[in-house]
Amino acid sequence: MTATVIDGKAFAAKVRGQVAEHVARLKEVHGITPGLAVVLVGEDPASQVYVRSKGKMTVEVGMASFEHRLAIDTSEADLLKVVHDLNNDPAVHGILVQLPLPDHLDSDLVINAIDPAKDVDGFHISNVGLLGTGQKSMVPCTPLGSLMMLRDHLGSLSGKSAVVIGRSNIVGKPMAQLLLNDSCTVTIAHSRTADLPSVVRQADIVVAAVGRPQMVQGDWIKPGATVIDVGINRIDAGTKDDGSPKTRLVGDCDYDSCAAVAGAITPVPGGVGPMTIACLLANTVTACCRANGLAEPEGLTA
Ligand SMILES: NC(=O)C1=CN([C@@H]2O[C@H](COP(=O)(O)OP(=O)(O)OC[C@H]3O[C@@H](n4cnc5c(N)ncnc54)[C@H](OP(=O)(O)O)[C@@H]3O)[C@@H](O)[C@H]2O)C=CC1
Ligand SMILES: Nc1nc(=O)c2c([nH]1)NC[C@@H]1CN(c3ccc(C(=O)N[C@@H](CCC(=O)O)C(=O)O)cc3)C=[N+]21
Ligand SMILES: [Mg+2]
Repeated sequence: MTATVIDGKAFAAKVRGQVAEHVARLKEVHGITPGLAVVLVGEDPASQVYVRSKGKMTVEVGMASFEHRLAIDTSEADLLKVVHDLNNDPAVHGILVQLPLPDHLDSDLVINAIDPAKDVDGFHISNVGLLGTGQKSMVPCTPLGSLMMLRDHLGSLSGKSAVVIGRSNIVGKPMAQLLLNDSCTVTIAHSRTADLPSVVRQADIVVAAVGRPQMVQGDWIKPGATVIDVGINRIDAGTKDDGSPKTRLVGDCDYDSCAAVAGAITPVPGGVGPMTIACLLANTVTACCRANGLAEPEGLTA
């Protein structure tokens, strides 16, 4: 069997098209332009890539993009001041503080200082609690994008067995919560899980969010399973013609061996990554509609 490749890049373009339509209507009918602010502290290279393409796509869908690039030694008080100002800025409907933050900053404190209504990452404790109790919330972008692809490919997820590898607050835990809300039977695996391959082998749905390049092997995958590879890992790939080092992006799954067994799989790049950004834009429109008491876009929330 060769897996169907789930084209996250194309899916994300479609989602951004829907977002752009909503933005156009908000402007025309209501005179409102949704705005997204991204705060980046320091110069984490992975974050920079993400912030760049995010800013470009925010403008492409017709929204206002605000970027706050702060020095790596920014104090907690100064960062909190930036967050408070954005909370109080009526042109800003979504706020994202890029993670990881430098070690001297308490990321829980900073994230929980964001107005939950503007927390388009869905990381604020209020949004985590709302999601966990099945109430309307802002849903984390990477899990939301992954869920959209799963529903699109499989239809109903009800009764399926899902294994999420990774238990971070930003990917693994909210992903498991969303799958549970869709009535999957959910297992969360992590670094202490005993015999991970046989746990993964039970799953109709595998979501890999580990941060270990190409860790998940094809012989861990139940034939026909749907594999969502969240991992973004930059690895060495020899040298360029001029002798300088070359790198490439790989996921947490060993793509070739997994694709030989799975029913469907997301590639890296071109899978979950583009969907994450599309969902960030979708969440910003949703936040803007809620802030103005307007009907929310359909199909763009969980
Ligand atoms: N595509 C996208 O848009 C995004 C991609 N990512 C990528 O997703 C991946 C995960 O990110 P994130 O959740 O932030 O990572 P974290 O490092 O926060 O969490 C990784 C998780 O994987 C678990 N883990 C580590 N090693 C193993 C192992 N050998 N076996 C089983 N479990 C293991 C850890 O377990 P334990 O808790 O026990 O330590 C932890 O729960 C990364 O590659 C990241 O770059 C992240 C965000 C967005
Ligand atoms: N507060 C916060 N929210 C986040 O959502 C967040 C964050 N911090 N910190 C960093 C991680 C990482 N992340 C990515 C999103 C998109 C791609 C993406 O679009 N990747 C492209 C490839 C890009 C390339 O070529 O390098 C792809 O997979 O096709 C990657 C990584 C969001 N994150
Ligand atoms: Mg992390």
